[in-house]
Amino acid sequence: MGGMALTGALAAGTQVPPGERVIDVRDLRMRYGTKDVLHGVSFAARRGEVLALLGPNGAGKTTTIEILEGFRMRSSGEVTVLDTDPARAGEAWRARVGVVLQSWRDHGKWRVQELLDHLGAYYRRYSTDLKSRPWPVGDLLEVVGLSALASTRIARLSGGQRRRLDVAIGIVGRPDLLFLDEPTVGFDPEARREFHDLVHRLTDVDDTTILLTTHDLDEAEKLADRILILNDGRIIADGSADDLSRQVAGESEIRWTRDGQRFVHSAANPTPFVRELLLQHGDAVEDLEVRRNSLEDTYIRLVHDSEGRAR
Ligand SMILES: Nc1ncnc2c1ncn2[C@@H]1O[C@H](COP(=O)(O)OP(=O)(O)OP(=O)(O)O)[C@@H](O)[C@H]1O
Repeated sequence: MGGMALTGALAAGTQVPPGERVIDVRDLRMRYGTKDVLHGVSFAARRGEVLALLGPNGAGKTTTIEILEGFRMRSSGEVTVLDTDPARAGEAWRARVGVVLQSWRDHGKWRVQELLDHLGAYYRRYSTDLKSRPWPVGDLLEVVGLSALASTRIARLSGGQRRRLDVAIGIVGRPDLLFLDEPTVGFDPEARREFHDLVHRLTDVDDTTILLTTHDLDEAEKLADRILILNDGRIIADGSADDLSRQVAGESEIRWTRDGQRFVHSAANPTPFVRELLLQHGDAVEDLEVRRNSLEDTYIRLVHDSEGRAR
């Protein structure tokens, strides 16, 4: 491993100065019965940052998020979210934290705008001079792309439309921190792109800090300022997609065609290879493509390497 590996409590959130930490997790441990599922997780997030938490099934992502949301008691470790321990936080804290839960199926008879008006009213008392709460429902519908469905009954929404409503419910109180657990599952490509735009708008306009989990690495790469990879209850990588890609000794893939034939070659440093290729074959080289490690390649390598070390 190179010097980039930031694992364990020593490197906890080294990039984020203490005063700016919206999330600060140190040596978090969780045990269910006799089974340890988090083995000393440490990380931090700063205001306005989008963090993607990645990891294989069962890695401990949902457990981590539920602890940060205050829905689950940890076994040990220090957790501070918006300057408060979520295990002891009250209503005022909760009003500043947005959670996108999976579909509000129990409210099928409600109309979209009606439900948002109803839920939004709760947040009014938590308005501050800097932030009026809730979001005006008209603006909110606009932002999540549900304006045309404002008076539709929830039971009539498609799967993707419901997910957008879930997101609207999660942000109606204009949270300072938003948790998104696999937010775009079931979205069509257009809805997904609109959702990505929405996330960017939230961080631009409201400086909202966002922690999301996803299995969609393309989504993580598009949205996240920083990526955390959790494997078997441990953080095995923490950095931007570029940082992570540099962390694995990557090979680039060079593809081209010549005389109608496809060629593929891997090289750690593609420049001399491509220079030589063009010197030899000149204009006969067509459709030349050089592809660096994708986040998916990097992710698979990092998870695989960490499992190799654990064994
Ligand atoms: N209430 C519980 N009681 C006992 N074990 C649990 C409980 N909840 C989760 N686990 C176990 O803890 C481990 C981590 O689960 P968790 O749901 O946090 O993983 P995850 O990374 O969110 O997975 P996925 O990607 O599949 O959603 C798993 O081995 C799971 O079986």
